[in-house]
Amino acid sequence: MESAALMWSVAAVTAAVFFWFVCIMGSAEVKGKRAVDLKMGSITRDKVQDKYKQYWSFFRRPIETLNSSENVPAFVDTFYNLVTDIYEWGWGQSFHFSPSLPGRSHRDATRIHEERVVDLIKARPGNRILDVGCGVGGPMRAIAARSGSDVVGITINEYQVGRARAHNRKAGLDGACEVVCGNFLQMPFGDSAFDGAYSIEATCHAPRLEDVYAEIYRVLKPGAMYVSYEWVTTGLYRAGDPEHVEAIHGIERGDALPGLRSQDQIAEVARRVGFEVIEERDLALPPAGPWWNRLKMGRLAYWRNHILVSILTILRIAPKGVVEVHEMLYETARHLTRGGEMGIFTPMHMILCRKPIDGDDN
Ligand SMILES: C=C(CC[C@@H](C)[C@H]1CC[C@H]2C3=CC[C@H]4[C@H](C)[C@@H](O)CC[C@]4(C)[C@H]3CC[C@]12C)C(C)C
Ligand SMILES: C[S@@+](CC[C@H](N)C(=O)[O-])C[C@H]1O[C@@H](n2cnc3c(N)ncnc32)[C@H](O)[C@@H]1O
Repeated sequence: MESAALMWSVAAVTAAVFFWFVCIMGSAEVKGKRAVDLKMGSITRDKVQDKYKQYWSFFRRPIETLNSSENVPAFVDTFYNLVTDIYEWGWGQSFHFSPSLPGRSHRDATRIHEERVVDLIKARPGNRILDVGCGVGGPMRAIAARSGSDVVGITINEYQVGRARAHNRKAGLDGACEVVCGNFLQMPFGDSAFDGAYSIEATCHAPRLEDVYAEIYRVLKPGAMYVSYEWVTTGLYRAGDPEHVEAIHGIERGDALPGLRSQDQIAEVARRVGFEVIEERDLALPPAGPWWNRLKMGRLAYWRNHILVSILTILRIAPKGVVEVHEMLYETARHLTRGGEMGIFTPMHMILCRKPIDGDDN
């Protein structure tokens, strides 16, 4: 009798710990998702593993296919179906890095990095601002709330559109924030439709930066400002150093990038499509604290998350394939950290541009 009671107590404690582990202890700072809710975007459960294999097969294709504008958006869409829920669960609603700020939380650092956009593009109440590659809308909500502007976000991924709209409603910002599903290489907006625009760690997915910058230029009003936080290799990157190459290839493969650009190419492209370049700066440079700290400090969390997704897959709560996607992200985090530590990569090369007014001498 006593041993039965003991067994029941052990079972009850185990169940309570498991419940706490899965349902309560969400790892996201702004919990958008719990582990038990992990889906894989709009991919049906039985197709997740196939889609994951399809994602990897893209990198085995010849380089010309990899860089073609026709194939990349579909490949990026597949990637975001696979990772969006894991990002939300493990990172929050803003899919980007920020300089770490001494004494401040990651959440504060993220918001401050987003709100910097408001000052840079001079977003004002009543303005119509475009968010190019908006994810599930973390930045859009911060920017709309801070500036009083109306923000329109565009993303290639239908699943993200649904998530972003749901978050907007929950935050009471659905009147100020609108989300459109579409390709930023051919945007469904008229010429001169926006008073300002920004892109946060999104245009790195474009096979040719000219194409997306030219589209942004087209939809901006003359005199309007555009700021972008770009993923680039820095001047310290050496194509002949195997350690450098391994980190950069690792970043490209784990983040659906057709090929990273170098820091010195960005302003040149902006000028080529007609922009006046106002300022260009790597926001990761000192005094900014290392953006990769947040990835490093999470080693224990990764281990916990790995066990969690494995258990949820065995219990068939999460679809098969989630463990592989999670492992891919773990590897990616390692490469991003190495890229940051070696100083050969930055995810926050800031470029501030202005569309000239006719008659400006530019
Ligand atoms: C801008 C892009 C995405 C940048 C980051 C938001 C994501 C890059 C790598 C991601 C992650 C890596 C490790 C994951 C971890 C193994 C898991 O347990 C929890 C989620 C991670 C921390 C995940 C979160 C998002 C990233 C940091 C690219 C795509 C252009
Ligand atoms: C890393 S996420 C960043 C999201 C958001 N800016 C943030 O910081 O939270 C990149 C975003 O770019 C979008 N994207 C990539 N290629 C795109 C394309 N061709 N057209 C539209 N959106 C695209 C993705 O769907 C995703 O929403």
